[in-house]
Amino acid sequence: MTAVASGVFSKGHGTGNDFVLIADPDGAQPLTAERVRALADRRFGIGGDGVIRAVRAGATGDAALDAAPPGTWAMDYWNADGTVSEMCGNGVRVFVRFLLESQLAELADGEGIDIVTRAGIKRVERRGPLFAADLGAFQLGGDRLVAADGLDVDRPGLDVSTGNPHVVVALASDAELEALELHAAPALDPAPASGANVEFVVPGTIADGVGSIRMRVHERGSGETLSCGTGAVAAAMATRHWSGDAADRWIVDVPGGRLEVEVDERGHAWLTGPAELVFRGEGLTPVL
Ligand SMILES: N[C@@H](CCC[C@H](N)C(=O)O)C(=O)O
Repeated sequence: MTAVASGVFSKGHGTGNDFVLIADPDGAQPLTAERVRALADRRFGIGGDGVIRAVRAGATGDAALDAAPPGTWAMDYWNADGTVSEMCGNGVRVFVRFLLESQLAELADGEGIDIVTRAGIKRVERRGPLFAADLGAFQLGGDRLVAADGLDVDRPGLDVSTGNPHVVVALASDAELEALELHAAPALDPAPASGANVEFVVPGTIADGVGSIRMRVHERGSGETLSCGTGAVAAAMATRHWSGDAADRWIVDVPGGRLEVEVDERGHAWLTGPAELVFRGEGLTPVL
């Protein structure tokens, strides 16, 4: 290392889906793929499934984010491999917690804030210790075949868009879910042009209008993660579809904890869950 630059960052997670967060209100520190990979590296960097920059719309350098009303906070989300994504459901809750703890925004219990993402503006509300994000309308698509290590035969997967692309595969049992090896990305046939996040789901029970599922996920650009918020919505909405729309509220258990998905009267999917900041630090290497 030559010149030592310093920069502050926070580390946070939502049900174990972890992120490096950087405040850059005026857009003075744009992210690059190389910088993101260095920050997200779990051995040579801070480590995370993704890197998130908090920047004001108008200063982001990204037309999709700068289209929001000036002053709106923009979530500039990058996967650990240095690719950008349209949206991150766990990330947007952690992002709001980060704004609050950094005194960049204020939110009383029950109040909400609009955050611009590459998938449009998302409303995030503070609900006691949890945060709820309106991820908007979701779209169910067609089928494609999914092959993964640990699966005996290829399975059909359903395309679901929650702003970013997902393919959801139903499994028969917890044993099948546990037997999966998700070190390598599942193979999709046909392969989607921009890749996809792949969720494997075991449907549970439906009682009193509430359904439950268990899920594991392989995220585009990050590998297997302990949770994926948009993936939880995709998995819940695929299972809801398979059940004949039997429930509008879904409990989603992921390896990193529990999320809740609810469809409102407008057909918007709300994602509710924790958003934790675990430390704040000062970087001593040029990447920060
Ligand atoms: N973990 C996120 C999704 C992050 C982006 C995803 N890997 C993609 O490329 O679309 C979530 O909580 O939604």
